Amino acid sequence: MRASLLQVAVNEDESVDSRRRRVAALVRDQAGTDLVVLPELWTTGAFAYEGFGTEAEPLEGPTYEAMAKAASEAGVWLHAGSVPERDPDGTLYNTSLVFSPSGELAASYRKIHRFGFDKGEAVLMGAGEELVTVRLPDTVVGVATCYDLRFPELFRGLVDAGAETFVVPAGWPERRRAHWTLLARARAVENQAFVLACGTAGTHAGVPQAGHSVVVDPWGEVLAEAGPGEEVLTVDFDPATVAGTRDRFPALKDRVLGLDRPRR
Ligand SMILES: NC(=O)CCC(=O)C(=O)O
Repeated sequence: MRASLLQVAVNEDESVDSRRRRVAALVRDQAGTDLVVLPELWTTGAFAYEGFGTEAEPLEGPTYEAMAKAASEAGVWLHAGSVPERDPDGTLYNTSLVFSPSGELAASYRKIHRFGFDKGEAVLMGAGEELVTVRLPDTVVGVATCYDLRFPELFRGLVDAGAETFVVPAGWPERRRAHWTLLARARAVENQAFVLACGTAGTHAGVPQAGHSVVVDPWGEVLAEAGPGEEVLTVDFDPATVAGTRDRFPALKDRVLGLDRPRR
């Protein structure tokens, strides 16, 4: 299976419309790839909080339209990263969109763990409540977004739902880059799954982005890693490795369930 992670540069000197057109063209260029992945909130920037409200879209808004078309023109599965979604009730969500090669929406995922503690996304957006997996022809994808990477129980939930490959769009800052790579490898090793983690490049809202998108195999080995700038990171991987690893080293079978809750 071939995946291409589009590590888009999100800078303020480019308008959202122009970036959307540029990214659609980049997606179209990936014809022949099985799965294309975009980062978190690449229209606005994950730290450009003012843009969340001004650029928020209904689910089937301009980014949805452009990405559905690009997926079908390229004939690829497309995890289109996330957009600031405005629900009809007015609540904003950080929502990921996954399209099939015919441009149909295969899944959407509202980010569960919002980043910012007492500001930013954590106060401006609502929290998703549902785990989401998507069945591709060769693997079952579990979706998570950026800060979710710090919460292993979410990934265990995705494994229980059948996930073999995690796709994690992000807008991770350079100042915590060491955590990004470490957490991507940890989620791969502990769940014996592939991790495709796609971040942004550039600087927005004064926050330099880490780049360094990474693909990790179920043994924790880094198969490919991007540099700091805009880049298309293409990797070939064999999803059957997941079953092989889980059979040969069956640590997941030794789980003791319920330890995440106090026992009496
Ligand atoms: N957009 C995010 O979720 C940022 C997460 C982050 O910076 C971190 O976990 O560190």
